[in-house]
Amino acid sequence: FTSPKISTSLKSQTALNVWGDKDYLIAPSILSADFAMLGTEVDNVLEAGADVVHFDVMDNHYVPNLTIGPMVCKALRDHGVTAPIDVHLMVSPVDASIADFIDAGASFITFHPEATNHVDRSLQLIKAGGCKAGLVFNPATSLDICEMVKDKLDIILLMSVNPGFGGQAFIPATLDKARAARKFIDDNKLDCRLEIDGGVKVDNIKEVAEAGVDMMVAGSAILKAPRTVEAYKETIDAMRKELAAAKK
Ligand SMILES: O=C(CO)[C@H](O)[C@H](O)COP(=O)(O)O
Repeated sequence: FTSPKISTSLKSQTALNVWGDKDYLIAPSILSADFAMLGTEVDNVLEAGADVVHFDVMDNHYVPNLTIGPMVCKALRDHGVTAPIDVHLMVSPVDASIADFIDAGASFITFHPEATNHVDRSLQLIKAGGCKAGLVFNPATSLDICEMVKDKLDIILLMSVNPGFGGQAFIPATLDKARAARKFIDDNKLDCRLEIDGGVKVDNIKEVAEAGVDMMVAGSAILKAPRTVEAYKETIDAMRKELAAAKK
């Protein structure tokens, strides 16, 4: 095994200051963007108040869909995007993609533990590149592995749908899993964000927050017609209002 080379050219240049500043981070998934005008879509949703750009990478192997890779991440940086880019790898194997996305300007990189032979090594690669590192858990995947790598976890991402497509219905059992993950993070006093992805909308985001989640991915709920800053802002503001009302 040869460790993938990590370039330092773009290492950790991106703004990570949102990490500890905000109670909740809203991360629109660009899976629901109009890819024919991706730069504008990302500019608009950030102008509308989004904190993080959620970037779904699918390989048509680990998941049954094929999306975007490091060239598109780099293109967003070259376009002028300075917000954190949260790369969710739905690929197998993962290590080569980790190196590519570090070079492409990723800020956070998460992957599925089933998709790599060496979870600890993959987490180390991400952190060595100056990015926040996390594991992603499918609806049927246990959180047990977190105990073994808790010193390297900046993010636990819970899938509240089976990965592969936007626009699916939220799986309610994820709320119990979120409560368990929140307890694990708090009991171990980890500086770790709890992220959720799939089926998050204005009408369920408060319940998700009350289960302990503090980073919300939402694709189809935000990035939809008429695709204007005003429309995106209306949804994000409505989400923030719900979050403000969530009981801690
Ligand atoms: O990772 C994903 C699918 O694998 C997407 O980020 C997720 O499904 C978001 O889309 P939506 O909010 O429309 O459910």
